[in-house]
Amino acid sequence: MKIILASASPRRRELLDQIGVCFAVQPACGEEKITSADPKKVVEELSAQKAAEVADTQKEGDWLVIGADTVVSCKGQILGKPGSEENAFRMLAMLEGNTHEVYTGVTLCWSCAGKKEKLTFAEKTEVTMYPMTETEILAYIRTGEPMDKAGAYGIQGKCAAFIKEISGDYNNVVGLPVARIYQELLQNGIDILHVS
Ligand SMILES: Cc1cn([C@H]2C[C@H](O)[C@@H](COP(=O)(O)OP(=O)(O)OP(=O)(O)O)O2)c(=O)[nH]c1=O
Repeated sequence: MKIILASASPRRRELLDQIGVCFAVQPACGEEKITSADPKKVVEELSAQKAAEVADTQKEGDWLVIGADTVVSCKGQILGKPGSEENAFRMLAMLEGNTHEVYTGVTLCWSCAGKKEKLTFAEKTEVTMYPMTETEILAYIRTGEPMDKAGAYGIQGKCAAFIKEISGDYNNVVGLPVARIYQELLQNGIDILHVS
């Protein structure tokens, strides 16, 4: 079975690599539109769009496409990538000293012996940050780390200095809940660690 990660995210690639999966990368390029106020729904829908776009280009044989999307949810607001340093500041000012949720939606589309299947789910992780001063926020933004990340921070990077507590799957925050993906596929008869 050919496994395809429908993502341009280097973090997602690293995580799938880390657990020993052999896969190809084919990023989806469709526009990401947030159409709901419910973060779980948003990431499920966006992951489904990404996976469907890449699944539609698959031809013969057995294949599995993995699409994912991550957002941060804080005080009723959904935070995606900041898009500007001003927005990054606003996001970090909202997150510092508080607890927020990180949602990653995953859609798995596969074709096995001519039969096509699809599965979508969202994994939630709670993250609590220590308070940050304005100077600390500005210095963190200057590292350039926030710009390509949901909620304007990377738990795996320099922002680790401000992470107080986490409840749930760490890898889910980084962008791909690999354990849940493995378990969900196993339940459907697919072992991505030992595919033939
Ligand atoms: C909260 C958080 C997010 N992120 C990243 C994971 C995702 O790559 C990114 C959220 O953007 P996404 O739109 O989910 O993904 P992407 O555009 O990077 O990649 P693609 O759509 O091609 O799959 O934020 C971190 O790396 N660390 C963190 O702590």
